[in-house]
Amino acid sequence: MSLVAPHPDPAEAATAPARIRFEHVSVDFPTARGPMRVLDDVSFDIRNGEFVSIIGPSGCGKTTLMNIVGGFVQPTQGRVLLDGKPVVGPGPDRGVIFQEYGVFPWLTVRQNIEFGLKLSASKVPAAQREETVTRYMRLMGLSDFASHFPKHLSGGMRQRLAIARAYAVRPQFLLMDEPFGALDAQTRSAMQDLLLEVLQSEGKTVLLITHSVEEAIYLSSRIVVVTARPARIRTIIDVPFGYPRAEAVHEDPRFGELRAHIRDLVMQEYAAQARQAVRMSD
Ligand SMILES: Nc1ncnc2c1ncn2[C@@H]1O[C@H](COP(=O)(O)OP(=O)(O)OP(=O)(O)O)[C@@H](O)[C@H]1O
Repeated sequence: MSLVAPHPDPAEAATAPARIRFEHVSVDFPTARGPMRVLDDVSFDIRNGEFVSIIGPSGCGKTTLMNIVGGFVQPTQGRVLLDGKPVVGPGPDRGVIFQEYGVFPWLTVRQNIEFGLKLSASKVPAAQREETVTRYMRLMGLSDFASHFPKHLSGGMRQRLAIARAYAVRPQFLLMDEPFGALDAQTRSAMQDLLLEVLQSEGKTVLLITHSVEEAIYLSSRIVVVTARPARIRTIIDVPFGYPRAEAVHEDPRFGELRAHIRDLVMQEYAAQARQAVRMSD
């Protein structure tokens, strides 16, 4: 499997093969009032080396969308294909970072990062394992805490550990659900830049869920704006900046225009969600 860095030119990405394909995906969850539709007829492709962010109102179905790719939730209708094959369950090809602290409390920092590398599918030799663990502890500012257990770390450190664990196994796909949401602004910005660096050196296909319009624009090659629940695709926006990307992109007038446009769309969906809530309470 060749590793491809994010495409510098969005037009080039447009011709790359689909790695993740949503085909008419709908999900209903059972509730006391009957089935609740959370995703409705979602179809789109994420191509090789693309970085796609999903943005939409809280509770609309974004995590569910990611969980289908992760193999944790089965669609009620439609399917998700990974390299042409339907997803049947989780796998080491997909590194998943959840909103809060996906770490094992009974393992130390070092052991947590080492965990995935020891799984037979990764087949990482011991010396290389050691080097990788040391590298990610350093990158995440965790070197002094190698023997600490997660309960002795701050919330932000635990999240950095979760991120280190996911990056260390070098998955082809990164599935990230608000990975930086609980971090302070400075750490969040450092983590965004580190992610861009990792992608530049290793190349991955990324699906990111975020509530931050700025984060989505700064990191992504495309942004999928979804509607209030049930989540449908409202629009898909090509981000007009190539990679490598630097902080200066925030100052580009197109950044501001895009931010205003996407904020407007998301606010419209929050308004639709509020109208739905009023109708349901009538
Ligand atoms: N396994 C489940 N069973 C029943 N209902 C579920 C399940 N998972 C999620 N839901 C419901 O589906 C809806 C969408 O949830 P989801 O977590 O996908 O939304 P979200 O857009 O990621 O939310 P947020 O932005 O707040 O993280 C919510 O009402 C949630 O309570």
